[in-house]
Amino acid sequence: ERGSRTIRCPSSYSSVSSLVSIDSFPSRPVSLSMKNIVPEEADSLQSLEYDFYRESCPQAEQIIRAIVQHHHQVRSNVAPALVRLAFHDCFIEGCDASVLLDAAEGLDSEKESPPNQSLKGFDVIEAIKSKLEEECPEIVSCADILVVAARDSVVLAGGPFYPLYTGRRDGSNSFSDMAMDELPSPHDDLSKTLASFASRGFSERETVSLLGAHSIGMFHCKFFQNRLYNFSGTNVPDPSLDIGFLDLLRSRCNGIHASFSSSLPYSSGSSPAPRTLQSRFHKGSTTSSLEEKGMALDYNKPGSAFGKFYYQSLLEGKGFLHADQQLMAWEGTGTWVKAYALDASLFQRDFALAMMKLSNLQVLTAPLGQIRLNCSKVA
Ligand code: HEM
Ligand SMILES: [Ca+2]
Repeated sequence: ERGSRTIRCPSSYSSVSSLVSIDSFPSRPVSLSMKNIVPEEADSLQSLEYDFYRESCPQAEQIIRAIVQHHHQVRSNVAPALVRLAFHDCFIEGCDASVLLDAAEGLDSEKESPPNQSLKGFDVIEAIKSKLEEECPEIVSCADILVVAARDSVVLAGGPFYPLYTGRRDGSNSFSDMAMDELPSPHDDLSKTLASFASRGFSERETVSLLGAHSIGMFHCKFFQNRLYNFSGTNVPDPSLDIGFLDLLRSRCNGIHASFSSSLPYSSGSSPAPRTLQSRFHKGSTTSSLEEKGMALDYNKPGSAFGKFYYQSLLEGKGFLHADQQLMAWEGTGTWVKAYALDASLFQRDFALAMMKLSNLQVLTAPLGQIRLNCSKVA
């Protein structure tokens, strides 16, 4: 019965290419976590389902959407924050809400790992969770909240709607070292980025489309500062940077025109990286003022479809991160950049499918996992 249905986006969504056929659903979550599972348990594992909470908490997805919408109206940076949060969760040991846990005895928090220190949006997830606990106690997982909130955020940012299975359960661990080692670095070359995504089952095409998420949000100077003057010890800027764009980034990041600083009306819940933790993630100089500075992305400019301007900018050498601009370094990925720059609906469709796949990575389903009462603490 799954094959023929088409999921229409809720009427409040206005995205143009907002139809994704349910034919596109993988028949099962892409890679169910089989860690530490004996074969009998594997047989009894439940699958994710479409509208998993239809009886236990039918209003769950509406509540998530309403709270995301509310926060988005107050602070437009909520949508990018939630999309990035879900990516950082799903990439490390799957979509199990591991990224949301606070440090506790015997538990090193992923939040404190350098690549995660600029994550935001935790407060929005907690607000959703506490409302859901009022409405249907101990039913809806933080892992589901995270991917659904990210999906709704994509729509609010002008991206495509995509249907999601639910029924994920929360993990009871957080993987700080793994987050440090395995989250892609903004300084990585293309081969490294592709290998990192390929190890989670993503093709080159899917990887190029997922990076289209960088159409929205805020990038701090510290993540691209090393491209501006002395790239990889060469004493010259990153040669792949457009010269005018280089000037802009330099003036924004070092000049006296600091009006762009990231004084966002946001509580990030995390402090800047201690210098001792500078790593492959934080290259170059990171004075405290530089920690603060950054550029809000305006790739999503009015009149330009979600994603299109990001890819057009890469064609012009105007990617913020080395990892972004590297998509142009190889013919294979460059071909997809060109295709998405020309055809916004092709991108939106590919992005929707890749986000569905990302949201299904290594999920925990009953009888594994738990439902937390508070997303930052193990139940
Ligand atoms: C090679 C892969 C990737 C790298 C190296 C990377 C790195 C980064 C970095 C360094 C930032 C800036 C954070 C800051 O300044 O605070 C950022 C922002 C962001 N990333 Fe990625 N990212 C990658 C892939 C992705 C993917 C696959 C997604 C989602 C599907 C994503 C979504 C976002 C979003 C939405 C933002 C803006 C966040 C905000 O404004 O709060 N990124 N990314
Ligand atoms: Ca995780």
